[in-house]
Amino acid sequence: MTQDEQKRAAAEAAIKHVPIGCIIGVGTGSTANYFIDELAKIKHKINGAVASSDATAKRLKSHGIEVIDLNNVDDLPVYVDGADEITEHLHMIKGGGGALTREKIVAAVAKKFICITDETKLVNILGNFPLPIEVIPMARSYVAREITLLGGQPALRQNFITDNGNIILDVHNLQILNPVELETKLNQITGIVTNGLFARRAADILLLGTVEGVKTMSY
Ligand SMILES: O=C(CO)[C@H](O)[C@H](O)COP(=O)(O)O
Repeated sequence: MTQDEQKRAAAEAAIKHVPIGCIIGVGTGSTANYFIDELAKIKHKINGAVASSDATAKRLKSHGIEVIDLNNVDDLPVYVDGADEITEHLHMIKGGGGALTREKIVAAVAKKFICITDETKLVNILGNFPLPIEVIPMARSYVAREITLLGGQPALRQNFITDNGNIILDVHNLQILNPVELETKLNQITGIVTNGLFARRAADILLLGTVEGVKTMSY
């Protein structure tokens, strides 16, 4: 299977994890878009979706799926989303599409995070993919200096403003041996809104599209 076929297969496999009658959390990116396309086929069996970005909300609406405000939801059984990198411990780097803040919020609320990816995203150590960090614009230079002290090389994502009106620094040259520790350190830096390490709240299940088919991993 091609990378795209692997993404689609993983998205199709995720449908089995959607409880009947639930409100479902939906991520952002090309793999999440395949999931939305599959979700549309069973939209009569769900009671709407919480979107992790404006782009996802638009795609859900285009399929006639009701988009629900997270503030009106006190039970979110499942969140389905992709990743830029994921390890066997289901720790992730996310934010390649710039939606990391709302993704992390919806993931925090959801009881179960189901990650859907192709096999190129499975890595031994996180960090080959530059770590996205959402930053309040006035804090850009200060945060960049602090990240440099941690050994990273931050680069401003050009011509990109998040749904929340902030900027993104993509941090290169990090070898992330302890994702939970680094995520906690980054959370302490004033001016950082969200970092793209999803380790304190990792995925619960990985549906991995591979050339042999979809593998299910949990940790
Ligand atoms: O975190 C994300 C967006 O902020 C995406 O889930 C991540 O970038 C993976 O995207 P794709 O499914 O297109 O590979």
